[in-house]
Amino acid sequence: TVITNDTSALATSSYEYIVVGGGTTGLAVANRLAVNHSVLVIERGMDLVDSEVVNDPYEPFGGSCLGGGSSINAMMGARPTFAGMSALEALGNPGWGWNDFLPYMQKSENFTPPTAEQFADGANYISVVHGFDGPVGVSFARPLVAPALQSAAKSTIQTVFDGKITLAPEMGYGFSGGHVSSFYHHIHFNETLQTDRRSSSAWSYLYPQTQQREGLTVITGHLVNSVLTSTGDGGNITATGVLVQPAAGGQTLTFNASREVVITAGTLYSPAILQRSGIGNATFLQSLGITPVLDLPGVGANFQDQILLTNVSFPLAPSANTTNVTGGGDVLLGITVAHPTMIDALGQNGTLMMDTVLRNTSTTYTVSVGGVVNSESLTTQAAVIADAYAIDNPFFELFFTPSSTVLEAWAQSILPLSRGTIRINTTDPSIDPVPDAQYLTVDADISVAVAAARRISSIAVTPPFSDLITETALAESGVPSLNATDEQVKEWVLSTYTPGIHFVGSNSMMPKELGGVVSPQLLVYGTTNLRIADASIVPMSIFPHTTLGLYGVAEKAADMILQAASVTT
Ligand SMILES: Cc1cc2nc3c(=O)[nH]c(=O)nc-3n(C[C@H](O)[C@H](O)[C@H](O)COP(=O)(O)OP(=O)(O)OC[C@H]3O[C@@H](n4cnc5c(N)ncnc54)[C@H](O)[C@@H]3O)c2cc1C
Repeated sequence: TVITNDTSALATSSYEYIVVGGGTTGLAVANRLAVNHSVLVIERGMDLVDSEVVNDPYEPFGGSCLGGGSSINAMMGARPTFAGMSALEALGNPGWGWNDFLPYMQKSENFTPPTAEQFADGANYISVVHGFDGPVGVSFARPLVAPALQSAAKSTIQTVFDGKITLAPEMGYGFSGGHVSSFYHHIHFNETLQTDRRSSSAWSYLYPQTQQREGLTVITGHLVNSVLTSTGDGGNITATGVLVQPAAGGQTLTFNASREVVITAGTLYSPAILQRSGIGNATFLQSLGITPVLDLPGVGANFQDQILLTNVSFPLAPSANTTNVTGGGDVLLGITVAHPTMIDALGQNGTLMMDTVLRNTSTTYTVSVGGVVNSESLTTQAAVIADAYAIDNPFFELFFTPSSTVLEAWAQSILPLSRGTIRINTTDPSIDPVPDAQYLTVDADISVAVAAARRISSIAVTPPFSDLITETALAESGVPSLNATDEQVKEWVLSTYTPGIHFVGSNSMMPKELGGVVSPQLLVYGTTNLRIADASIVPMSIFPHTTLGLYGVAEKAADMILQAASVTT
């Protein structure tokens, strides 16, 4: 594998495949294609292979580099659920149900079962759903972080949900609503250093000796401006290459692709590249002086993100100040995770209430916000989301993280219905597109957040969790009290929520008439060889945390691309 930011050193400017973006999904796709083909990856960030800050899972890093999100994220390992994948398939994506998708998640994974010590501290797993030969290391923190806190949180969750939530070995086996368990992460234990390391896409699919590919060239520090296309007789568009410029500025270059261009620049940047290439809402493109090549109004629409209720800090009781509770210096986010279902959270009234709220999501919303291309898109998504909740899809997620003086409780929505847009406002590729997620603009999303907030209040006053924090912790945290009205809880939610940073949907895989951008084969509608294989294709937030599911998307994409190649050769 060649990794360079010096384009003058390259032997050729023509490759069979060009992969746009060397992030989480891009490096995985490129690795698989390069086994038998010449592949060029173009990444705007730098190669930070030796950066201790990137590689150390306990150090936050905010830059952009090879590995993309997987090099900077919190490494919380979660998978979609059976119900979530069923919803994805029901939206019009045959071949994307749980049973079809699981083998691709397994292919990417190298799972390390818990050690005897971790097992004794509460870690567990179900062997048959994991992969053990893939490149991405997934494991529990060694030693398990804050076992006393984990145990207290698990017990309290079961009490707070009246025993309806049960202790599960793990969350990654598909039927995951209604359970609490310890969380694993995208980390691996380094025997030489005797410490955990981040399992980024770069450290999984690019750097290791076993993953070297003769056909693979990776250019760093360069931006893809746009995809070059030609129009065939029937009006179909064929991608022929990409227009590139150094991220630091400089001369524009052209690279040619003889087979396919695969876009993996992420939810924020992939729609921007399409828009600069003349693919998107034609009226919008013309307003920026771009000549439309393909009128696809879904590009940059259906953009969504989960919300987090964070900044919930409960001061630690003096008696609880031990590393078993605080995790010492080594704190990974999400050490215990609970996924209540709608029924767990709201009781039998929940079905009726959420069905009514979800299935009656107002069409005026569509018109006023413009996040979806038509009202049918929103109502169809709401219907499959309601069905997913009715099976056992998690309604929200609760997780806990310790520090030396406080315990933090976090809540995250999972399947939001609010939809927004991402659009460029200039043709200059060095200027970021403008994201507008329209957080909490649909009533159903507020109902989920209010239900989650109420459970955080209950947890704070229920032993054994409450024994670990001070008696006044709930009041000090600012979280609404147990007898707060729905309106008061809603006000708190709206004033304290933060983005979940699990952006998806801006080039959704769904039928074109609903605003879809790619087909179930991940081909951009109206093109013969332009695919998208990153988080932007995920039409609903079916991955509670995105990364492990996205590796499945990348593996499945590579498989489909290689199958298409075998037909044409
Ligand atoms: C702070 C943070 C914490 C997170 N925590 C978690 C977590 O704990 N667990 C979890 O599962 N997920 C987490 N996520 C989400 C997860 O990391 C992302 O959803 C995932 O990495 C997205 O993968 P992707 O391949 O779609 O995009 P990315 O990994 O972002 O890859 C896109 C790549 O394309 C490059 N690029 C963009 N534009 C261009 C261009 N024009 N030309 C060339 N290259 C370009 C980017 O630099 C980037 O490297 C977190 C994200 C963040 C930001």
